[in-house]
Amino acid sequence: MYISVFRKAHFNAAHRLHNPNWSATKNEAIFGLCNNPHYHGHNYELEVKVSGEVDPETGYLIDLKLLSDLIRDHIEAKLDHKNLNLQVEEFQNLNPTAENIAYVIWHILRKKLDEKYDLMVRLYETPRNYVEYEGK
Ligand SMILES: Nc1nc2c(c(=O)[nH]1)N=C([C@H](O)[C@H](O)COP(=O)(O)OP(=O)(O)OP(=O)(O)O)CN2
Ligand SMILES: [Zn+2]
Repeated sequence: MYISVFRKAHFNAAHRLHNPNWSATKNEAIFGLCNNPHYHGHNYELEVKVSGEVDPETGYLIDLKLLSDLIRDHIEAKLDHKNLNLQVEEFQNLNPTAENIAYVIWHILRKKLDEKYDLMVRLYETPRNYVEYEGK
Protein backbone atom coordinates (compact mmCIF):
# COMPACT_ATOMS: atom_id res chain seq x y z
CA MET A 1 0.00 0.00 0.00
CA TYR A 2 1.51 3.34 -1.12
CA ILE A 3 0.52 6.05 1.34
CA SER A 4 1.66 9.39 2.74
CA VAL A 5 2.16 10.61 6.28
CA PHE A 6 2.49 14.23 7.28
CA ARG A 7 4.20 16.03 10.13
CA LYS A 8 3.74 19.72 10.90
CA ALA A 9 6.38 21.90 12.51
CA HIS A 10 6.87 25.53 13.31
CA PHE A 11 9.70 28.01 13.55
CA ASN A 12 10.11 31.77 13.86
CA ALA A 13 12.86 33.43 11.91
CA ALA A 14 14.02 36.82 10.71
CA HIS A 15 15.23 37.52 7.20
CA ARG A 16 15.91 40.14 4.57
CA LEU A 17 15.35 39.62 0.87
CA HIS A 18 18.27 41.20 -0.92
CA ASN A 19 20.38 40.71 -4.03
CA PRO A 20 23.92 42.00 -3.39
CA ASN A 21 24.50 42.34 -7.14
CA TRP A 22 21.79 44.98 -7.43
CA SER A 23 21.67 48.64 -6.40
CA ALA A 24 19.75 49.68 -3.29
CA THR A 25 17.14 51.23 -5.58
CA LYS A 26 16.60 48.02 -7.51
CA ASN A 27 16.48 45.94 -4.32
CA GLU A 28 13.83 48.25 -2.89
CA ALA A 29 11.87 48.19 -6.14
CA ILE A 30 11.85 44.38 -6.34
CA PHE A 31 11.65 43.32 -2.69
CA GLY A 32 9.87 46.34 -1.16
CA LEU A 33 9.40 46.05 2.62
CA CYS A 34 11.08 42.63 2.54
CA ASN A 35 14.35 44.46 1.73
CA ASN A 36 14.28 46.29 5.09
CA PRO A 37 17.97 46.45 6.12
CA HIS A 38 16.91 45.86 9.71
CA TYR A 39 15.23 42.57 8.78
CA HIS A 40 11.69 41.38 9.57
CA GLY A 41 10.23 38.16 10.88
CA HIS A 42 7.78 35.41 10.03
CA ASN A 43 6.04 32.60 11.88
CA TYR A 44 6.88 29.82 9.45
CA GLU A 45 4.69 26.73 9.37
CA LEU A 46 6.27 23.64 7.85
CA GLU A 47 4.49 20.54 6.58
CA VAL A 48 6.62 17.51 5.72
CA LYS A 49 5.07 14.75 3.58
CA VAL A 50 6.73 11.35 3.46
CA SER A 51 5.34 8.74 1.05
CA GLY A 52 6.03 5.09 0.35
CA GLU A 53 4.95 1.58 1.12
CA VAL A 54 3.59 0.54 4.51
CA ASP A 55 5.62 -2.07 6.36
CA PRO A 56 3.12 -4.92 6.86
CA GLU A 57 4.79 -5.96 10.11
CA THR A 58 4.43 -2.59 11.86
CA GLY A 59 1.63 -1.00 9.87
CA TYR A 60 3.90 2.07 9.69
CA LEU A 61 5.15 3.88 6.63
CA ILE A 62 7.63 5.60 8.96
CA ASP A 63 7.55 6.05 12.72
CA LEU A 64 6.17 9.58 13.15
CA LYS A 65 8.26 9.93 16.31
CA LEU A 66 11.38 9.40 14.20
CA LEU A 67 10.15 11.96 11.66
CA SER A 68 9.31 14.52 14.36
CA ASP A 69 12.74 14.03 15.95
CA LEU A 70 14.44 14.57 12.58
CA ILE A 71 12.55 17.81 12.00
CA ARG A 72 13.18 19.04 15.54
CA ASP A 73 16.90 18.22 15.51
CA HIS A 74 17.79 19.23 11.96
CA ILE A 75 15.30 21.92 10.96
CA GLU A 76 13.84 23.61 14.03
CA ALA A 77 17.15 23.61 15.93
CA LYS A 78 18.82 25.16 12.88
CA LEU A 79 16.21 27.79 11.96
CA ASP A 80 14.05 28.62 14.97
CA HIS A 81 14.65 32.10 16.41
CA LYS A 82 17.46 32.69 13.96
CA ASN A 83 18.32 35.49 11.60
CA LEU A 84 18.48 33.42 8.40
CA ASN A 85 20.77 35.83 6.55
CA LEU A 86 23.25 36.20 9.37
CA GLN A 87 23.13 32.93 11.27
CA VAL A 88 22.35 30.13 8.86
CA GLU A 89 25.19 28.92 6.66
CA GLU A 90 23.00 27.96 3.70
CA PHE A 91 21.75 31.54 3.31
CA GLN A 92 25.11 33.26 3.30
CA ASN A 93 24.93 33.29 -0.51
CA LEU A 94 21.30 32.35 -1.07
CA ASN A 95 18.36 34.73 -0.71
CA PRO A 96 16.13 33.37 2.09
CA THR A 97 12.88 33.43 0.13
CA ALA A 98 10.21 30.90 0.98
CA GLU A 99 11.23 28.98 -2.14
CA ASN A 100 14.87 28.81 -1.09
CA ILE A 101 14.08 27.97 2.54
CA ALA A 102 11.88 25.07 1.37
CA TYR A 103 14.69 23.92 -0.94
CA VAL A 104 17.21 23.94 1.92
CA ILE A 105 14.84 22.10 4.27
CA TRP A 106 14.08 19.46 1.65
CA HIS A 107 17.78 18.75 1.04
CA ILE A 108 18.54 18.48 4.75
CA LEU A 109 15.70 16.02 5.32
CA ARG A 110 16.41 14.09 2.12
CA LYS A 111 19.88 13.21 3.44
CA LYS A 112 18.40 11.95 6.70
CA LEU A 113 15.62 9.80 5.25
CA ASP A 114 15.92 6.35 3.70
CA GLU A 115 15.88 6.63 -0.09
CA LYS A 116 12.85 4.30 -0.21
CA TYR A 117 10.72 7.30 0.82
CA ASP A 118 9.42 10.11 -1.38
CA LEU A 119 9.61 13.53 0.26
CA MET A 120 7.74 16.79 -0.17
CA VAL A 121 7.89 19.90 2.00
CA ARG A 122 5.34 22.71 2.13
CA LEU A 123 6.37 25.93 3.82
CA TYR A 124 3.95 28.67 4.87
CA GLU A 125 5.63 32.04 5.21
CA THR A 126 2.33 33.64 6.13
CA PRO A 127 -1.06 31.97 6.57
CA ARG A 128 -1.78 32.82 2.92
CA ASN A 129 1.64 32.51 1.24
CA TYR A 130 3.15 29.07 0.85
CA VAL A 131 5.45 27.02 -1.36
CA GLU A 132 5.95 23.33 -2.00
CA TYR A 133 9.10 21.51 -3.04
CA GLU A 134 9.54 17.84 -3.86
CA GLY A 135 13.05 17.77 -5.24
CA LYS A 136 12.42 18.28 -8.96
N1 LIG B 1 7.67 34.26 -4.38
C1 LIG B 1 7.89 34.91 -3.20
N2 LIG B 1 7.38 36.13 -3.00
C2 LIG B 1 7.60 36.75 -1.83
C3 LIG B 1 8.34 36.12 -0.82
C4 LIG B 1 8.86 34.83 -1.06
O1 LIG B 1 9.54 34.23 -0.20
N3 LIG B 1 8.61 34.25 -2.24
N4 LIG B 1 8.54 36.76 0.35
C5 LIG B 1 8.10 37.97 0.60
C6 LIG B 1 8.45 38.62 1.90
O2 LIG B 1 9.16 37.72 2.75
C7 LIG B 1 7.30 39.23 2.67
O3 LIG B 1 7.73 39.51 4.00
C8 LIG B 1 6.05 38.36 2.70
O4 LIG B 1 5.26 38.66 3.82
P1 LIG B 1 4.10 39.74 3.80
O5 LIG B 1 4.55 41.00 3.19
O6 LIG B 1 3.58 39.79 5.19
O7 LIG B 1 3.08 39.06 2.82
P2 LIG B 1 1.61 39.49 2.58
O8 LIG B 1 1.47 40.95 2.56
O9 LIG B 1 1.14 38.71 1.39
O10 LIG B 1 0.92 38.97 3.92
P3 LIG B 1 -0.36 38.08 4.10
O11 LIG B 1 -0.59 38.11 5.58
O12 LIG B 1 -0.04 36.70 3.59
O13 LIG B 1 -1.43 38.74 3.28
C9 LIG B 1 7.33 38.71 -0.40
N5 LIG B 1 7.12 38.00 -1.63
ZN1 LIG C 1 9.65 38.14 4.70
